[in-house]
Amino acid sequence: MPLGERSGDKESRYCGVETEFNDDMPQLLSHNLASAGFDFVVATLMDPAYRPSLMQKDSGGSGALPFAGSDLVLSPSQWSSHVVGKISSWIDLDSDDEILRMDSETTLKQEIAWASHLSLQACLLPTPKGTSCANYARCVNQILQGLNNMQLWLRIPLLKTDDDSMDVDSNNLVDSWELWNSFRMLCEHHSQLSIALDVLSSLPSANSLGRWFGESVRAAIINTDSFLTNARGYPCLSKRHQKLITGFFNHAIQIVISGKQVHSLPKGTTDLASNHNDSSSDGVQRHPLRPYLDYVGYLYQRMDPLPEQERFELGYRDFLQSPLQTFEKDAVKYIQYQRAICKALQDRVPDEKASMITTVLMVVGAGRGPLVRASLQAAEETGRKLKVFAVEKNPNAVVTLHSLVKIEGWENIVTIISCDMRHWDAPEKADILVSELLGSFGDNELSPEYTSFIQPVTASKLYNDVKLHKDVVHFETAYVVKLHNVARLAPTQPPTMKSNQRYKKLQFEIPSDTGSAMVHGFAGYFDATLYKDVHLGIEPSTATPNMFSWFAIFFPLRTPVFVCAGSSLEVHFWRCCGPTKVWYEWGVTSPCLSPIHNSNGRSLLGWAVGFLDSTY
Ligand SMILES: C[S@@+](CC[C@H](N)C(=O)[O-])C[C@H]1O[C@@H](n2cnc3c(N)ncnc32)[C@H](O)[C@@H]1O
Repeated sequence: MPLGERSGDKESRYCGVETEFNDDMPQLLSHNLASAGFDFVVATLMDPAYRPSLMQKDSGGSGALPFAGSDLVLSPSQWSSHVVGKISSWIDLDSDDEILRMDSETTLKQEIAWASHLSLQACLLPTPKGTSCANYARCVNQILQGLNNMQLWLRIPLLKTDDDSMDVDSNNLVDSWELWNSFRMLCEHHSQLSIALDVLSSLPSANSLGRWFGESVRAAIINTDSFLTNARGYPCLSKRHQKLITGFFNHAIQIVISGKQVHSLPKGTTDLASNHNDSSSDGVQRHPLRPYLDYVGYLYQRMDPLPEQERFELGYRDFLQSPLQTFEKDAVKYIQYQRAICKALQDRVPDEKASMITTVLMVVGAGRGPLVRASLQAAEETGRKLKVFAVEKNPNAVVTLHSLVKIEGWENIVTIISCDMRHWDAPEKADILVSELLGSFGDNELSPEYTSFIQPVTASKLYNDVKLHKDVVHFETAYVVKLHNVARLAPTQPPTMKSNQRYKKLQFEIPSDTGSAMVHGFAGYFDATLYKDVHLGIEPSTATPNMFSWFAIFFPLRTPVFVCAGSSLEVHFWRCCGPTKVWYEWGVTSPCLSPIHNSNGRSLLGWAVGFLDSTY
């Protein structure tokens, strides 16, 4: 039973339970799913006592491996929807003991092959032991090459001590993200290798936790030891843990409860979030972990429903799109324009002369007319007289403009000019110029009034989606993305300059309490001053609320760059111009050198900035 659907949210949340070895799979499922309410079990697939090296000695048996039950005991859909395979936790592929190492490799491969045969959706790989994981990663990487679409969740404790002086060789992990990072780099960022985070009773700093939201975390395992006890004797979590779990829900990360019941609940009382009693009506003993599941369900249910705009944008999250769309339904955008035009009209014409002076206003790039409408509404609101030129180069939009002017009866005020503004010989000068030629990074059409911003991000999903294309062109293309599964690693910085040709070198400091991080690319935003204090923008710290016309832009890196805690990242952005096109080039120069991306605009896929004579 899923924890529940959030109103309007398409994704439902699932909660699993990590179980002990049990060779009666049907009983395991009925105990944990049907009677306790978990959605899936994380179950050991093979008898933990099994060691291949011992088997060979007493061979002569049936040859069948000691798997937990035959594949026939559950239906294929039960296996695939309700069981995550837990790979034997004793395996240690980097042990000095050769027999253990060999046994580990054989067992890992046998268990994964069995899990694939069962069509499981995921297997949980044990945490690498010690600090070296090269042989484990080599073996997993081999497996990944031939895997069906099963995910491998590498179990990583959520651990980062702030004491940098700690001795790394003493087997005390300083930052478990580094362990994950080594493993996934050895496996070449394989998209089927993801993370199951072991949430412990103490949590690292908020900045450091933030990093994980840019990685491919599929599950969070919470041990019952990490729960506190509330005044009524029920399990609950600290405020910081609650916030973290809410963050996991928001990123579709599944929760797994693990461990033993450590809270002895008061007898005869009802549960915190549900009304069932300690034992069900037929006298069957209730599941010892049920109060923990109820608490997680309660955290989920009490989340605020997503705002309407977020719901609308759900389907766009973390999908690479090509730019160029105009959302005429974005009321906020046009309200900002109208406010700016009102202010400009009032500044130009004092109240006492309002009926005598006519202001000439030009909408350059009028599209289907919403800015013409906003201009006329501003004139009405302020009581100013207006003469409007609506300039538009797209002949199809011009047809709409003509109908609009006729329907609205604007013939005496609005003149439609069907041409490219760059070639238009205007009959008079404009007092107010209105344009909306903005893209996510500010300058689809080289509009002058914006500021662009960039910041380095961890974005493993986006990186893997770009990589799928297996070519350089896609790594040298900028994408419009509703960023969600990303970690923003440093505050944004503006690369502003005056001419069409631009160049800026930027230095980003990665805060030391964040820990080291992987940079998969750069998020780009814009902010535009429409008039005086009226602005429009998507830069996260100043973004215009409730505006949905623009998502961020994402500039990928061909090879992700590792940046150490407390060190800096140096990046260069160029906007280059040729006779017929304008494009971006970008490259990292510290802590390592990346190639310069998109040299000569060779990878211009429709836009990046674009062709000077583009029409849409
Ligand atoms: C982002 S759309 C905005 C449309 C409209 N103002 C709105 O808010 O819905 C930009 C418009 O500018 C037009 N445009 C772009 N470059 C132009 C140019 N050089 N001359 C005239 N129109 C241009 C495009 O055809 C498009 O209709």
